[in-house]
Amino acid sequence: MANSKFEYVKQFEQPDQLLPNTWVVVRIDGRGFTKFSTKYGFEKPNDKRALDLMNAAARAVMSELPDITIAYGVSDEYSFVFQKSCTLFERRASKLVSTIVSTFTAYYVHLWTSYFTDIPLSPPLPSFDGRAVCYPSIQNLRDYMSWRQVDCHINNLYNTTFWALIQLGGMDATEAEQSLKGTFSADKNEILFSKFHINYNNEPEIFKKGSVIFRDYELVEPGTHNVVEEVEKMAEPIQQSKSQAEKDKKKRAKAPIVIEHLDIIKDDFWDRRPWLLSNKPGQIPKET
Ligand SMILES: Nc1nc2c(ncn2[C@@H]2O[C@H](COP(=O)(O)OP(=O)(O)OP(=O)(O)O)[C@@H](O)[C@H]2O)c(=O)[nH]1
Ligand SMILES: [Mg+2]
Ligand SMILES: [Mg+2]
Repeated sequence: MANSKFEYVKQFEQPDQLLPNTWVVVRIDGRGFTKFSTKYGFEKPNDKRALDLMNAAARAVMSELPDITIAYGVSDEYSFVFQKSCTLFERRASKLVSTIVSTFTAYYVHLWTSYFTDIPLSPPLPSFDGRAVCYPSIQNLRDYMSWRQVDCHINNLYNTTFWALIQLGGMDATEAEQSLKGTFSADKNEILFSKFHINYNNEPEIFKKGSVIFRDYELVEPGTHNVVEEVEKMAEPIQQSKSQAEKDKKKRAKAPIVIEHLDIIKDDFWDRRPWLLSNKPGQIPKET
């Protein structure tokens, strides 16, 4: 068919392919959730229903996009990690980000009533922004994940102490803020324990560590570097045939998706699940 005279406008489209052979992280974040959480009466500092809903929406995203290897969520944000060899949408940033954002938002709204049974959603409806960043090394990717989990810890310790001072200590927000000014982690732990008999270590893991979602295979004993057969089958060489890629994709799609609240800063989590980072079977990648 002949091109129309309007076809030239396609030339205005900008390429936005992400760097090949890098881990692509798409992070989404709730828009104006300070206001949104007040409107729906989220419990302070953490609302388990809200976190479970975020996790359910993220799990749905992962099951629809088998190229995502792991996701980490805290508060109103979620980071989705695409495997290094991912070629989905030719790695076009706008397609990857918009697909994640819209799929996540659609599920967040769809699943809302399962978690907030007594408060129906009304406009303005929840929305999320998103961005994509490429990380070229395992160290960079792990540092990114660690950054988010450290953020979770710092914010949660602050918020837990802040709200204890208000809810249990009778302070107003200004007084609570004032008494936390210049304090270190140890001071906040001490305030919680001495004033309110709260041992921060006993707070729920989901609040302290956030949530990590991944495809589950058999765990590998730390230090053995002995990857189970299932992992060997799904692990990919850098260059692989299309049919093999399809097979691996199907395998990933079938693997159970689990939600945990684990330490993802230390080596142990990654050492025991080499398939999360490895393209090569039978070895845990180590590089800088
Ligand atoms: N009470 C309560 N609030 C929450 C919870 N999770 C998230 N929030 C709120 O969501 C906010 C998320 O922070 P941000 O993403 O930095 O701020 P935002 O208001 O969403 O603003 P933008 O992201 O810039 O649009 C927190 O500051 C809280 O006010 C929760 O479990 N309980
Ligand atoms: Mg936000
Ligand atoms: Mg946020």
